Amino acid sequence: MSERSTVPRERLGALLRAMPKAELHIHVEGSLEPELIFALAERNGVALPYPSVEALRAAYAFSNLQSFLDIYYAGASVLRTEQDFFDMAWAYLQRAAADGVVRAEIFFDPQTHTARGVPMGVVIEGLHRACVQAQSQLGVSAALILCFLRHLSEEDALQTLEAALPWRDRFIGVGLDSSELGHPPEKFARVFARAAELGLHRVAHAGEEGPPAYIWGALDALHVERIDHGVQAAQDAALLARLARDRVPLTVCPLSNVRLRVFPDLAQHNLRALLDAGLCVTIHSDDPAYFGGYLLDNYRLTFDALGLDAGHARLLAANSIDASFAAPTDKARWRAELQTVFERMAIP
Ligand code: HPA
Ligand SMILES: [Zn+2]
Repeated sequence: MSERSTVPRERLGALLRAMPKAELHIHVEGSLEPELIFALAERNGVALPYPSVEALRAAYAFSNLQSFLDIYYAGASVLRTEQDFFDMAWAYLQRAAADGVVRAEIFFDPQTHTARGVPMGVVIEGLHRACVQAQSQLGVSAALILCFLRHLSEEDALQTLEAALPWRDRFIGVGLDSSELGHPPEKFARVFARAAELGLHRVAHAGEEGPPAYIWGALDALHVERIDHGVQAAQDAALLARLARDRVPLTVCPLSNVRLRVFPDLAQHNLRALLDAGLCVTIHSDDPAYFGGYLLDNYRLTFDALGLDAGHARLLAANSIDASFAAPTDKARWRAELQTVFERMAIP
């Protein structure tokens, strides 16, 4: 067992759980555990191409982003009713609360569901009800971010945004996810401009598998406020300088990056190098049911693999709060709670 310079390993683990943290990169469809997939398939009379929970889980051996997405969209096909969307989001929020999450900004992919005939209102109302209950029963502040699937057309994204407008007060922003290579951010410039007109926050996946040019494109063509993943920025010194200067957060998902073979293992992840370059890096879970861990697993395993210490813990938790779209009063309260946790645990 290794000892950190200031804090033993067990206390560091307890600190990582106790710290108030914001989860800013979580696809709610990626929180669908195999057990819930099977339960919903049975409830809805949906046939699955896997005989058992174990067989489904055994299929979670991915070689890249696309090999994961194929299985992820198949899993989401069991979602049919408002209650299904509620159950999925509520299961995630309970796990997040247990990990010390005080704020969750949750991605959802409406096109995955509306293309199957599920009405937009069913998706949004089910997820929203879980967010409301998270505040009242768990003390977790939860909000939704509507993501466009980048393998589909911009026209489809524009229609999706318009179709969601009757629920405009139920989501705080838009994002861009799905297959990255071959679908540069510029393809979605008009729909992101429309989102900006509507007063929505804007984020985009960029530089997960794609080149630094896609991160430049997300900044300059989509005017995003955060980059999801962004780890490929390390290849471009001018881009690192831009991200540091403008304090653009990178929502990094270490376990996802290893499972999708962006890095061969956690010890070779560049999260520490990105922090050392002065970037506003945060840690998140991406698709926790598929990638082997929720938020606290991502923190603990990354801290172990990279030898991070209590100073990094404070910085990463503070970054996550600062990078969130929560109200300034909430952010100030969580920052004060973060300070209290360090004082209570007598960690300098
Ligand atoms: O990691 C991801 N990348 C892109 N799209 C996604 N949709 C769910 N997870 C991901
Ligand atoms: Zn993601």
